[in-house]
Amino acid sequence: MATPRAPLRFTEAVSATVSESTKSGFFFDFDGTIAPIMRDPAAVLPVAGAVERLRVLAELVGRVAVVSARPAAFLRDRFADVPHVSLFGLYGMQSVVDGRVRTAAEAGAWAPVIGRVAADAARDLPGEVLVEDKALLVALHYRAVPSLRGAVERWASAKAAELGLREQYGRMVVELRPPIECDKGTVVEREAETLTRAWYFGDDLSDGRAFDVLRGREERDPAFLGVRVAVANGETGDELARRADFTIDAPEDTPAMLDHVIRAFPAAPYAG
Ligand SMILES: O=P(O)(O)OC[C@H]1O[C@H](O[C@H]2O[C@H](CO)[C@@H](O)[C@H](O)[C@H]2O)[C@H](O)[C@@H](O)[C@@H]1O
Repeated sequence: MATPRAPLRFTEAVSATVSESTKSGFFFDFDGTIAPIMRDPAAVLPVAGAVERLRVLAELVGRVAVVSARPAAFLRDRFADVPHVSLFGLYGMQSVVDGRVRTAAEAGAWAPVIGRVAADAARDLPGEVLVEDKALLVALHYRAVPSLRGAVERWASAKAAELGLREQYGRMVVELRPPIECDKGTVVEREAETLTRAWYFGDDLSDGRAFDVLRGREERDPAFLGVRVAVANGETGDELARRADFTIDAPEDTPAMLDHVIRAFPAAPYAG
């Protein structure tokens, strides 16, 4: 049985990271973590200072990555200025390699099914539900009318059963995605394999998988330190926050927290 760890102190987490900088990594969810929550998903940009902090961190540690349910091309547009930040989109089904989007072959095979789901959703669901067709995944947003949640979830469950898709619940959204073994946890597990410290910042239910992976790695490897940071919000409930080492109140607070980390590095390029 794993021995419960004493609560991690922030200064402890930072100094452990500084002491093994090249084997440390920082992983970030996008929406709700380093970007604000807005009605229109297409209009969202990173919060002020986030891109700059990621750029600086990438000069100080072994790995910095964004791990998101957004398409990789969407991420590439927003992080074009930070080529040393790795980008993983659609829960890891896509990544950006040398500026080009790479899609897992098994995911690509589901594109026609997903296209059909997007068309069916636009036809069947009330017009207030925003159908976000992401080519390999469909997001059904009920933010405009939260009372439509039940109708959207029932429709998505029936469609998932009919077509063999997976459901992913999120902040006022249900997503239908291919049934392949790929999520934020699998991305972090693979990308943190050679690291001894890994931080994960997230706000939503799908980020729990990454938290789990860091916890599992710590239990198998006592030399490994996982640091879980939750961006608290009433929509996700407190489940993620309860499993986090540290909690912040809003995506706008992420850059300030990163400044505390960055300033601890003797080689930090700016005083914050
Ligand atoms: O993995 P993430 O980067 O956190 O992406 C999760 C979903 O984020 C977006 O939806 C959420 O943010 C929207 C914009 O603020 C908001 O309108 C929506 O209610 C949220 O659920 C994105 O649109 C989805 O495709 C992502 O799956």
